Amino acid sequence: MDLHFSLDDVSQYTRKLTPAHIDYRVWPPIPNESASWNKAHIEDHVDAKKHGSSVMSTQKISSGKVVIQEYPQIKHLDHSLVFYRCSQCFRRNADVKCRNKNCPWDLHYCNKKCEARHWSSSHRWLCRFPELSKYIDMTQENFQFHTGETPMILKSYFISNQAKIPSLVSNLDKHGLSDRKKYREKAQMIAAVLHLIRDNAVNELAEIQGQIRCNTIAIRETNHEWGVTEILGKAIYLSASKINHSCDPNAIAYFGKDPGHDPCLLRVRASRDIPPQEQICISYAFTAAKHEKEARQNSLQTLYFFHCQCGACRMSNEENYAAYIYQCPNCSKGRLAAGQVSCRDCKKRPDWMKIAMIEQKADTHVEKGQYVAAAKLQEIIYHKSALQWGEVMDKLGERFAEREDYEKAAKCVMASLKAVRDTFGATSIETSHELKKLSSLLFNGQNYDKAKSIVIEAIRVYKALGLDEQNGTEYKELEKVKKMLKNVPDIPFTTKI
Ligand SMILES: C[S@@+](CC[C@H](N)C(=O)[O-])C[C@H]1O[C@@H](n2cnc3c(N)ncnc32)[C@H](O)[C@@H]1O
Repeated sequence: MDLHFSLDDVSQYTRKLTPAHIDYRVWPPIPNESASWNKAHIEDHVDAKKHGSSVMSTQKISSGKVVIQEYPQIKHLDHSLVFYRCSQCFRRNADVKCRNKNCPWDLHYCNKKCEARHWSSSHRWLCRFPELSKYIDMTQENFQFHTGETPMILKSYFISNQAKIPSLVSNLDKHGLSDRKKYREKAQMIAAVLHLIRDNAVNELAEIQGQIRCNTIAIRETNHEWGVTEILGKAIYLSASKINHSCDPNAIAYFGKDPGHDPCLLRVRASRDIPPQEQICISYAFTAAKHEKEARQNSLQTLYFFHCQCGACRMSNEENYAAYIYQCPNCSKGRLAAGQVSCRDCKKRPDWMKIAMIEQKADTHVEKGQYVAAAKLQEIIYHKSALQWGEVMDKLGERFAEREDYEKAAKCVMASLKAVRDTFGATSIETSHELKKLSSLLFNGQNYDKAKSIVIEAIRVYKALGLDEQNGTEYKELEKVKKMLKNVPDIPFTTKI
């Protein structure tokens, strides 16, 4: 739907507004106690290479340790959830309504305390503008997701004392012309409805939309029983927003699931050991090992308006170990990156035409779900650490598991575990998934000895990454398997994996 708006549309509302409707002081100053850093701090740079501000470690941070936990300064529950979730804390079972019986926003809360907090922090003011709520659904889905709905813009505008949000980048000059036009149209609409007569109001409201787009984090919740992740809403975390992106990150951001958890509490954990004075980075979208440099850079440019200059992107393919996915067809020892002129081990030239043909055939088999045929071809060209090989092995493992052939399934998942571990590291989310899968296959296949060591390793990785809190249900399953394995008598085991 088009966002087109004309001032005539809102004149009926502006007529009835007077300054008495508008009390800008309703918003409290931005709280700065909502974030707590651990062994890390924000550094402001003018140095372009460091991409503006960044977050640096002050001491060694061990893998799995929390670097920051932060509550959002600005948040907004997704419009589709207003009947089921509390608009203040985003928890379920919200049956208390807004004190204003005619509230145009149809908001619900889990209790009166949440209602009161939401009311005093922003809603008592927004509640007076039914005309703004009607613009929520007028945005295009995509556009709406990135910019946030009108309340998100308004909360940002007023919380920051009617200018841009302090110290957050907007990269506005890099947003496309049509996007900038939409920001202005929306800014004009808001300024007209609210009767904002300050000269700069439209510019500021447009800039804020750029800031929201570059800094908003989607608050997610995973239902482990159903295996689905739901986006609850959007939020801005003023401190965590200072963490830059890397395609080869050393930290991960997540929303905790500890008992009585606050769904909006963001945590960032080290995903590997970080030495002092190293920049802490998360991945906004892509992981180097999984996507080609060009694809990553294009997406980051389109979604977040910057040209990625992280370590992985600055490396050429020749330097990027993860790009060495092929196995030399001449000596079967050397690892090759696509198009590499000669093998470093045997010095011979690989036949890239032939490799490309085999790869294309293998891809066709993968598309058709013919994984055995794909694996036979991939085995000729790929190194056993290549993710492409690992993914096909994983699919084959699934097929064997469906047929309850756990021995073969485990063998395949062992192969995919190797590829994933070599690519993403021994302590990574990806490796944790493979370990979890493998432990149940080994258990089901009664390979108890091997299952024991894999379960212990899985528990280590889960704990190191904080997945014991985040994926509580999965973690409990691992603990349960470990307990059961303790009680298994030493059964002589014959199958070798
Ligand atoms: C969420 S902010 C991160 C903090 C930001 N550096 C600052 O000064 O506030 C995201 C912005 O930082 C910059 N940035 C983050 N990671 C980057 C990277 N890998 N390469 C280049 N610029 C990056 C981009 O301008 C991006 O839009």
